[in-house]
Amino acid sequence: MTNPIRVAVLGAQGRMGSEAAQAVRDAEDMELTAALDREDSLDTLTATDTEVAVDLTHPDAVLGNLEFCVRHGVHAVVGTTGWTEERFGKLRGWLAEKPATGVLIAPNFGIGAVLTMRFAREAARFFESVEVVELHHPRKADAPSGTAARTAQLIAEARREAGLAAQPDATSTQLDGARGADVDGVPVHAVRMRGLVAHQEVLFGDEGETLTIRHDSMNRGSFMPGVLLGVRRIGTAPGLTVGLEHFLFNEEPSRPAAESDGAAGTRRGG
Ligand SMILES: NC(=O)C1=CN([C@@H]2O[C@H](COP(=O)(O)OP(=O)(O)OC[C@H]3O[C@@H](n4cnc5c(N)ncnc54)[C@H](O)[C@@H]3O)[C@@H](O)[C@H]2O)C=CC1
Ligand SMILES: O=C(O)C1=N[C@H](C(=O)O)C[C@H](O)C1
Repeated sequence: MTNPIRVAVLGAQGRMGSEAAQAVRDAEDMELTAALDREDSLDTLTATDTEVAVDLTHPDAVLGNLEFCVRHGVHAVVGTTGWTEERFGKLRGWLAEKPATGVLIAPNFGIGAVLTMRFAREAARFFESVEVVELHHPRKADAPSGTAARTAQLIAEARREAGLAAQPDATSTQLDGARGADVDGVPVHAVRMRGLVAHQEVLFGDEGETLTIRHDSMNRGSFMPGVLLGVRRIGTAPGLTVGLEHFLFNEEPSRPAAESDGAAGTRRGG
């Protein structure tokens, strides 16, 4: 039998982190080396020979955690949200210096959510109008959700590739926020409500018809198969991978030129 993957969870006292730590404990091919939270030292990662760190912390904490992980050659599987181009730039810079290290940023670990993004990208070129509505529990720190932002970006890319014009919208007066956040030309609306976990609808419309793609995570167990898939695959995926779909569908992620020339390590396929 091969040695178990040595995995630490960051944010282990949180809603997601506590589930992830249990999922790692329960996985026969993994060993939980550390369950760290806010007050704990990241030096534990190196002291315990951790191979993969799972980050489920907070947008304010994730970048510092990743800087430590990458500099120490610890692969990372990241569910924490709040990613911007500037943040990706920093991460790519650290990875360029540690080309054997892999980082997966997964806006959503739910298989159904990954499929929602895939289906939405596929549908995007056929509809003049599209809006995204995400619905979450009221303790969520960021809005819109990372999943909704990523979904909107994928839709916008597909619209651009298809040469679609801007969406029709005659709004000329509005209360602030009434038309949602503009993510790359796609309106994204965020609902926060007790009783919810994580939900998203992508609404498409054209002459005489609409299409709604909806995904619901009823509990955080829904994210665990995706977390474990990320942990199993990241050790052989150097560089930056954005989106679990690359592991789920065995796809090579597209990379900016600076990465595809090997500066941050190019990836094997599946
Ligand atoms: N990609 C995905 O599928 C999912 C991603 N998320 C994201 O994961 C993140 C965490 O979500 P929840 O578990 O709901 O939040 P939470 O607030 O329940 O848990 C976060 C935990 O991180 C800890 N923490 C904060 N700073 C830390 C640091 N520097 N080092 C170690 N631990 C630290 C907090 O003390 C807390 O225990 C959020 O960004 C959320 O959007 C949540 C669900 C699914
Ligand atoms: O905070 C959450 O709960 C979730 N966060 C992720 C996001 O922002 O997309 C994933 C999922 O929606 C749950």
